[in-house]
Amino acid sequence: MSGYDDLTFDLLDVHATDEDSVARLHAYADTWSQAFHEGRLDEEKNKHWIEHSRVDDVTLRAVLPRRSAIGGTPRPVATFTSWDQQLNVGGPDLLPVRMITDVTVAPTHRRRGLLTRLMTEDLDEAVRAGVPLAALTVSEGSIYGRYGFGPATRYRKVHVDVRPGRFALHHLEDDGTLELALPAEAWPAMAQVHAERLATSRGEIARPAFYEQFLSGRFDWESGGPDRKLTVVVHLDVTGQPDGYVAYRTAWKDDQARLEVADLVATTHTAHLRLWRHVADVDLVTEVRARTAPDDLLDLAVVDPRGVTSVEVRDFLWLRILDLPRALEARPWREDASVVLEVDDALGHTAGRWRVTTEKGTARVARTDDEPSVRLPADVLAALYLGDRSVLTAAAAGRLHGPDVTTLAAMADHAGPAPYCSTGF
Ligand SMILES: CC(=O)SCCNC(=O)CCNC(=O)[C@H](O)C(C)(C)COP(=O)(O)OP(=O)(O)OC[C@H]1O[C@@H](n2cnc3c(N)ncnc32)[C@H](O)[C@@H]1OP(=O)(O)O
Repeated sequence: MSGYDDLTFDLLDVHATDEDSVARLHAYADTWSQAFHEGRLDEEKNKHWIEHSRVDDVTLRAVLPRRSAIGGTPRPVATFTSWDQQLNVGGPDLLPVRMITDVTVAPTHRRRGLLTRLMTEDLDEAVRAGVPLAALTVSEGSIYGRYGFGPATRYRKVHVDVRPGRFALHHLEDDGTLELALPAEAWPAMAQVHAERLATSRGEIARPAFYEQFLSGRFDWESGGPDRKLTVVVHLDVTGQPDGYVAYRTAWKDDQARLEVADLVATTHTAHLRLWRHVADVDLVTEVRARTAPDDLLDLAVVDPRGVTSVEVRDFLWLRILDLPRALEARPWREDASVVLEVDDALGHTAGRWRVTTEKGTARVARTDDEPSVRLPADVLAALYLGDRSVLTAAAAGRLHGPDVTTLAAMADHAGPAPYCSTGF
């Protein structure tokens, strides 16, 4: 057998409601869920997966065997889900981004190039649709660099000691108030706060529809039913407008109550710290666990920095640049200068030479035949894009070369706030 004669490459219609199509959607979901070692989905999970996938209007790329000796509903041997959303790249305008998830190939069909084919097709389609960036989060760090993706934001996991007398902030003056609310009733306020944060914070990405299911407490993927443990506290500014919230769960562990932050989003520093103080003050809780930005202001706000233990720092949002001029012109820049980048891009989208000229914080980018002054691969370009990593560090690591490395660093490094993405998908 050669090539893919035994397979068909299909697009499933997520909006189809006839019995046969819904059975195919269930089989698709089973394939990715089993690949992530979570078994087949039950009715409730299937229902909620289809519901949020329809809201996002996802594209479902399925690879199916042409023949089956066993019969029944055709079961995909590979899945690849994508849809388009918006990303804050640090400039005044959000950019469209192709979101990619549930990338799986069955163990019976691995290493035959199915991932490469599905990725190539989807990114080509994103380019045709005028989408300048693609994003994903990874199960393994070794898979996506070859397709031009680089880790562009990181998160940190912290364990915070909040035993009596252990947690204190240096300074917090707040005229706002906190309101405890039912998750379902707080959901509109949470969505509003996140939308404001998306508009102002580099690295934030618009939220997929499943966030409504999860933050409203309507459906908890872990327990497979309504979430009765989720607590939501909204911070209101002096005018009564929501400007932050925290969603959390508490549980007993070895005779001590632990609080796990599911989501903490704020649009002001005051709201951010007030919400932190709230979770630290919850009675009987001795430890708070949360994901934060690597440089969360909490570190400098607490009286005892050793009370905040970082237990993990990890890559989070991986990006891939598809339209280089549009992407680079949308991000902030620091010093005025000009360089010629030569990008090595196996998929071709950003390959070649580009003159990048910066002036007063913005860039003009055009193709050129001039000699390159900085050479770099597409995955490094993506890793540098939001400013999480510096040009000089990439050069020191041997990932970028050329006589104008220092000039590019002066143009690109520290050109905006550190990026952070609070949204998983
Ligand atoms: C965005 C997300 O959804 S992240 C989740 C990714 N999915 C998973 O982790 C689920 C379990 N794994 C799988 O389903 C599959 O192994 C996949 C999707 C990772 C790979 O699918 P395959 O069809 O086997 O990949 P494909 O044959 O196209 O391989 C392409 C290249 O990637 C390499 N590759 C594939 N998987 C891996 C891996 N896990 N680690 C390192 N390299 C890998 C292959 O060796 C090949 O390299 P080459 O081009 O140098 O020859």
